[in-house]
Amino acid sequence: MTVSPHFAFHQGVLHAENVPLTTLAERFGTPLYVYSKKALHDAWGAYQQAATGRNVLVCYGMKANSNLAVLNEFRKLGSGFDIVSGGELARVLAIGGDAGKVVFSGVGKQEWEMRAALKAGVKCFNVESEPELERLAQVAQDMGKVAPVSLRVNPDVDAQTHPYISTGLKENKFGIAIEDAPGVYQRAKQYGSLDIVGVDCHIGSQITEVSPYLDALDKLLVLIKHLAGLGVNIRHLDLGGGIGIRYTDETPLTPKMLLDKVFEKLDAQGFGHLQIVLEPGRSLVGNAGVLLTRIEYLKHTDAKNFAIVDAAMNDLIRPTLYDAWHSVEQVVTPVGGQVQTYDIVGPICESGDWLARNRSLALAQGDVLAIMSAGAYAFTMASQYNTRPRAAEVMVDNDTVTVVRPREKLESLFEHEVVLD
Ligand SMILES: Cc1ncc(COP(=O)(O)O)c(C=O)c1O
Ligand SMILES: N[C@@H](CCCC[NH3+])C(=O)O
Repeated sequence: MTVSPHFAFHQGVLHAENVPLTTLAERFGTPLYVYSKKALHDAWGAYQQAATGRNVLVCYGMKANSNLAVLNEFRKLGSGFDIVSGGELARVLAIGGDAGKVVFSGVGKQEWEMRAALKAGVKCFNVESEPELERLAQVAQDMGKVAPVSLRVNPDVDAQTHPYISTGLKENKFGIAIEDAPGVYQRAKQYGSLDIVGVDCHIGSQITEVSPYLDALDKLLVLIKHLAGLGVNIRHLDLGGGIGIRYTDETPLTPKMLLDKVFEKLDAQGFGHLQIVLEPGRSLVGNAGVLLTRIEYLKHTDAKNFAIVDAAMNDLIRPTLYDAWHSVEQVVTPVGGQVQTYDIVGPICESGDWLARNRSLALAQGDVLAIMSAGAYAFTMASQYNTRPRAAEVMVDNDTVTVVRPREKLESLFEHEVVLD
């Protein structure tokens, strides 16, 4: 993404909604994550519009951005949540979220997490292996509860995305191989403490084409028909796999493109009654955020030009982890200045500490840059490496700004550590 309706230039200055990013950098310092509330609402609106008249539950994949203010916007809009840990469940409960709209995914659910989810009353557990099924049945039985269960089926479909974020291939750790699923469902049926409610799959992230979803859906519908013959009746189908966003020049599918095709298939095959659950993360928040950073130094070597900024891989790991592209905008459009090719790098002592490479920009020391598309998998993947406090997060709503998480204080980074005599 370069600029969007929510992050646009007015008189040479990049704004978040109606607030100049220069003002935010001055007022709150850098690095700084800036979110647009309207962008969150508009992204949600695209799903809501696509689902009109159909039985669809959108469970926000909160791993993308789990700030309570972000979660609460989606809660108010009617979203459910896709969680992958007891910690994420605690966040949902902290904002008064409805556990009945929570699906619990993840390959490594621990007993305490199962207990917490059963106590809260989640919509379902997306079970990813037989040992997990057994553990869940036992935990539920011990608590005198019945656990609602979907099996996360691995459909062996290529989502045509980065290998690190593809999840629905045989070699990925996720889910139960589709050919094994009927047997596991039959086992699940035998437990009085389990209630089979659905079928789940998740094929990957940053998906830009509709075809991988349809390939997965075809396989799941064959499975659901087969299960009906075994007396296992499914109430919902969770079609996980994240719609991609525009980082540069991608033209990803839209929620409407996806849901129109999905319902066409479901109706044609007599499955129009099934509830569809979606678990979007990135497409709801990715382009609703930017990361502001200030240039500390420009450094010119024989080999390269570096812009050394105050944000680093600990604030945004995606470039170095996935070789991901994030657009870089100068918050104030430069007048004149020499355009040169720069690597934008952070202060961390790793050669992999870069945010962008080979960008043609006319930079000056002290300039503020906006690393675009930083609403998803930026803060949630941030660390404190090199004893760097995690940056503050602010939410812009029209011309109002709220700090939704203050910058961490240095002392808080080591306040629980113990010095031995
Ligand atoms: C189980 C599950 N649900 C939801 C998501 C969110 O996906 P995305 O951010 O691609 O929409 C992911 C991440 O890929 C996931 O693994
Ligand atoms: N964290 C990844 C996506 C993984 C999604 C979780 N299954 C990213 O930044 O693109």
